[in-house]
Amino acid sequence: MSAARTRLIAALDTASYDQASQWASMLEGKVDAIKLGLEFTYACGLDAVRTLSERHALFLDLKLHDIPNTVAAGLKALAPIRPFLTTIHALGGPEMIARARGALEEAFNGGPDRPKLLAVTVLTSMNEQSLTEVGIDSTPLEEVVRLGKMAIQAGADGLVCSAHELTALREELGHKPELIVPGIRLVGNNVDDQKRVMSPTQAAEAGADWIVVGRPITRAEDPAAVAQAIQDELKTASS
Ligand SMILES: O=c1ccn([C@@H]2O[C@H](COP(=O)(O)O)[C@@H](O)[C@H]2O)c(=O)[nH]1
Repeated sequence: MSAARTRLIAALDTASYDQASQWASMLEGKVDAIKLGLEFTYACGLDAVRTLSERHALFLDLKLHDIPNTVAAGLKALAPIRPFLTTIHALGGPEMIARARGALEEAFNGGPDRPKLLAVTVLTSMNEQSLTEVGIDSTPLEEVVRLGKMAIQAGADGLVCSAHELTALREELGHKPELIVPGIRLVGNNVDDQKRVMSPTQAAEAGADWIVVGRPITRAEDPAAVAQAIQDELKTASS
């Protein structure tokens, strides 16, 4: 059983402001936060992101990956939106991660309300074969642990990983880093681009702080009912 309750983030991946806003309203009280990513931000713009962030706890998932100066400047520019979580790619390396953390500290004057910086380790859509295809000769587990240790040492507050790596990451890094887990699938609906998947219960029992669920909620006939069912599962797993 996990120590604290695992919380639920709904990924609102859409190019329509009205659709995202409707989902966010219908999921209010059923999810702990919403996540907006590349599709919504590129299609609707940062003003639309800001508007939703004024009404809902926001994880802004733009997965920045560039030279350290550019990533730091990008995060500074995003700071007024005040997400509580935001992402960079761990593969950007320790200097990029340290500069990113420094930029957030500076933008919030070192205060406690700054967004937590998450390093994306190995995308949950990748498996061992996908890693080989990009020239990485390790298993996803080895690569996630390697990148995760480096990223936390460099200043990340937490990691994005799959549920398969949670136990190993907790053994290496303890309970302090926030571990955020997408690639969550409910029984019978895992035929898509996600490769390293697990159920909400499995992720909660392995120690996820947050799970991120997109299509299983947004493509459901009744998104609020699915979100409630996931919350019930999480509550049982942590009781
Ligand atoms: O490794 C990663 C990092 C981020 N994501 C994001 O999470 C959601 C998952 O959505 P589903 O529809 O439940 O697959 C999506 O916004 C991804 O960009 C991820 O899946 N894996």
